[in-house]
Amino acid sequence: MPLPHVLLSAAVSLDGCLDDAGPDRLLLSSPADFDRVDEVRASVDAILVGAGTLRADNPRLLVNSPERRAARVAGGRPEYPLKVTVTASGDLDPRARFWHTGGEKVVYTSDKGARRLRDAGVAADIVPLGAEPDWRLLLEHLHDVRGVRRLMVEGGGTVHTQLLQRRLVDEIHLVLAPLLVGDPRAPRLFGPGAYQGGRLRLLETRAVGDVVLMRYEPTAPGTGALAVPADRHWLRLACELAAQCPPSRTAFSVGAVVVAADGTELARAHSREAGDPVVHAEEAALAKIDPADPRLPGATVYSSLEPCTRRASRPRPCARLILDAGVRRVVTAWREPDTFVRAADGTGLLRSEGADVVVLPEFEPAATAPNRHLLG
Ligand SMILES: NC(=O)C1=CN([C@@H]2O[C@H](COP(=O)(O)OP(=O)(O)OC[C@H]3O[C@@H](n4cnc5c(N)ncnc54)[C@H](OP(=O)(O)O)[C@@H]3O)[C@@H](O)[C@H]2O)C=CC1
Ligand SMILES: Nc1c(N[C@@H]2O[C@H](COP(=O)(O)O)[C@@H](O)[C@H]2O)[nH]c(=O)[nH]c1=O
Repeated sequence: MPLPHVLLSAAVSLDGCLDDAGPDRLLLSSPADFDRVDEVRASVDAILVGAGTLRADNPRLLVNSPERRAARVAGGRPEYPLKVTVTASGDLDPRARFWHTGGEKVVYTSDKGARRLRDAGVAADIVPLGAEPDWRLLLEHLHDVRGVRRLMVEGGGTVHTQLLQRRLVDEIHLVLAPLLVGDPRAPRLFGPGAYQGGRLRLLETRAVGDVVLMRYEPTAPGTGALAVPADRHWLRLACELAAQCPPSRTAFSVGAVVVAADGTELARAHSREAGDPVVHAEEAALAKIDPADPRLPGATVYSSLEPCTRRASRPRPCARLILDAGVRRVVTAWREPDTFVRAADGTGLLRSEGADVVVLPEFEPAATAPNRHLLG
């Protein structure tokens, strides 16, 4: 199920606080950074905040620049992004500025919360999602029903923590502000719980006035049959590697990456690399890893083409090499066509021996591009 691109945006103090414990909202961003936030808001389809932020800050969540609003309209988009909030309790003030400024609003809630919001006369599309709203369902609804492709999440800490722990985040925009709060009651950005194990990927650092913007993306593969944003990053890389293969009229160009459960890249390779005219991408990548590496059973293999099941040039096909290496998760873009082998079914073989195979067809164009001359 496709989900929107989820961008978490937050500003924190040097001691990691989102706010102080006082009644007024703490301004952590510099004026230049608030303008940068406005630019990001103007670029998205929807902005989401949790009910805690609505109660604490009474925000408007507008695109403030008239030029940016005009550019949205000129581009055929609504003047303002859709405003989204989430509440289990339904305990939201119908007079809050959120409901009475900007464009359309939607509130995701529980069945009980929906009754309460309707009784209060809240001016928004009220969408009940069962007893305890589930984030994946909510994102699917935004994508499928509201057409949201890019979602900016502007807090607070509870919402940011849940989305990151559930592996639903594509990108984090974190601003570090040069001030210290020092109050143990002040809210923190990320709470305790289970996050991905390893390091996130740093995409950018930028000084904006006196604050520093850091952009990160998660790196850890998903588990089982569900794809997470990091899976798409690694499969995109496998497709880029496929484009680096020496051309051939008798074999596919394929790229592969092996990634540990904590997001550490273990190996990458492409077909026919290092002067071997027949080596396959998955085979070459696995050959770079110590077979006793304890990270292999938890690893994911990303391959632009599904792993092969029959080979003339080697005793073991790639699907078998993957299973023998102990890997139990494969993400691929493209099922093997009948070009060289009829009814190859690497996915079937892998699944029959207990591996999860995730096919992400949105990457098929990138995976097939270096092979177009073979496809007739
Ligand atoms: N510096 C910054 O960049 C930012 C700072 N902030 C600060 O953060 C603080 C607010 O953070 P916080 O209190 O954590 O609040 P949040 O904005 O994260 O909202 C939490 C609330 O959202 C609702 N909610 C969360 N998850 C779900 C779910 N799965 N299903 C249904 N409802 C859900 C619940 O509402 P309910 O209780 O109604 O059921 C919950 O209490 C404020 O002090 C604010 O100023 C906020 C944004 C940005
Ligand atoms: N304090 C703080 C942020 N707070 C966020 O901005 C929201 C209010 O926006 P507005 O309605 O436009 O005033 C607020 O509810 C919260 O989501 N954001 C930041 O980038 N930097 C900051 O320092």
